[in-house]
Amino acid sequence: MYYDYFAGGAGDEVTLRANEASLARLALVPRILRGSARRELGVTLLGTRASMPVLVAPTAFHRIAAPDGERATVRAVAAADTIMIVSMASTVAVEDIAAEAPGAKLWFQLYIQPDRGFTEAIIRRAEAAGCTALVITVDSPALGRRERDDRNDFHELPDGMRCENLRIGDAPGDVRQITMSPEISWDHIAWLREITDLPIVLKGVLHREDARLAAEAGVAGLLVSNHGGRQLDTVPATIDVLPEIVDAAGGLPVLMDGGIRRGTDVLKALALGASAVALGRPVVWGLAAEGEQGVKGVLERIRDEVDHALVQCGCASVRDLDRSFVRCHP
Ligand SMILES: Cc1cc2nc3c(=O)[nH]c(=O)nc-3n(C[C@H](O)[C@H](O)[C@H](O)COP(=O)(O)O)c2cc1C
Ligand SMILES: CCCCCCC(=O)C(=O)O
Repeated sequence: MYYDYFAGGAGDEVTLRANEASLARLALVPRILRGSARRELGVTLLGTRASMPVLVAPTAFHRIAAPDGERATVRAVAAADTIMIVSMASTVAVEDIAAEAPGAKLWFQLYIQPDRGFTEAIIRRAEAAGCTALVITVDSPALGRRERDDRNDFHELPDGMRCENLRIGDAPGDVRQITMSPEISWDHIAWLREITDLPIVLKGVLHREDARLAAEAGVAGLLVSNHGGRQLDTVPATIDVLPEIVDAAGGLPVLMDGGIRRGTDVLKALALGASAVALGRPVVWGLAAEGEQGVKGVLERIRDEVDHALVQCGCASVRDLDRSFVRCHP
C-alpha cells in the first residue's frame, strides 16, 4: 500500500511513464578536445548556493518510508549541501526539520489553503524556521485520481503520523486536513507577494502562456512539473515542454522535475534551459532502503554521474551546456 502511494501516478499512469521515456528519447551530443581538469557543479538559485544542480523535490509523508522521516532526509541533504524543498505535508514539523540540521538549505512548499489566515500562519512558521523561498504548488486544484491508492483504500496516515505543519493544537488530533482548492487564482499569488518577502516559485507550470503570466505576476522562478505524473494524467512529460517554458519565462530561473534518474538526465534538462532539477521518488527510495545513508547514497551517486557526464561532454561547468548538446533520436 505504501509502496504504491510513493510509486504510483494518476489514471493510467501515462504521464508517469512519459517523464522517463521522453528523457530517454533524447541523445546527448558531446564536444571534444576542450581540456579541463575539474568541473564546477555548483549553482546559485534565488540567492541560495547549492553544491550541485540537483535539489530534493517536496514529497509528503517521509515517516512512512523510514522511522525518522524528514529528519533523516534533511541530515542527508545538508551533508550533500543542496536544497531540500520541505513538503507542507511533511510528517515532521518544519521547525523540527530545521533544528535537525542547523544550516540546512530549506525552501518550503505550500498548497494555498482557502483559509488565508491559516495559510499565512503556515508561511510565518516556514519563515521563522529559516526557509528562504516559498514553492507554491499550482497543479493541484483537486487531488489527482490515484487508482492504486483507491484500490488499496489508502486515504489516511498510519496511527501516530500527521501533517505536522497543519497542527493547530497540542492534542494528537489537533491537525487540519490539506485542502486542494479549485478556487486558487492569480489573486492569491498577488496576495502572497504582499504578505511575504520570500521569493516565490510556482511549481507545476506546463503551459507557456502561464510562464508568461507568472513572469508578469512578479514571481521569482518556475518549477516545470507534472507532480511526477500524480495529478492530471496524460499531461506532457516535463522535458518536452521545458524549452518553450524557458523561452516564455522572460529570463526567470526555471527548474524542472519528473523522471530525473541519472546524471545524463540532469545534463539534458540543463542543456534545454533548466537552472537545476529536483528529485522526487529516488530520494524516497533511498530513505526507505537505508534512511539517512540511503538518501546520501542517492545524492552522491547522482552528483558523481553529473560530474562524469559533464567531463564526457567536454564541459568544465554546468553553465557550459546549451541546446546544441541535445538531439532527439530519429
Ligand atoms: C510520494 C510523493 C509525494 C509527493 N508529495 C508532494 C507534495 O507534498 N507537494 C508537492 O508539491 N509535490 C509532491 N510530489 C511531487 C514531487 O514534488 C515531484 O514533482 C515529483 O515527484 C517529481 O517526479 P519524480 O518522482 O519522477 O522525480 C510528490 C511526489 C511523490 C512521488
Ligand atoms: C490531501 C493530502 C495530499 C497530500 C499531498 C501529497 C502530494 O502532493 C502527493 O503527490 O501525494
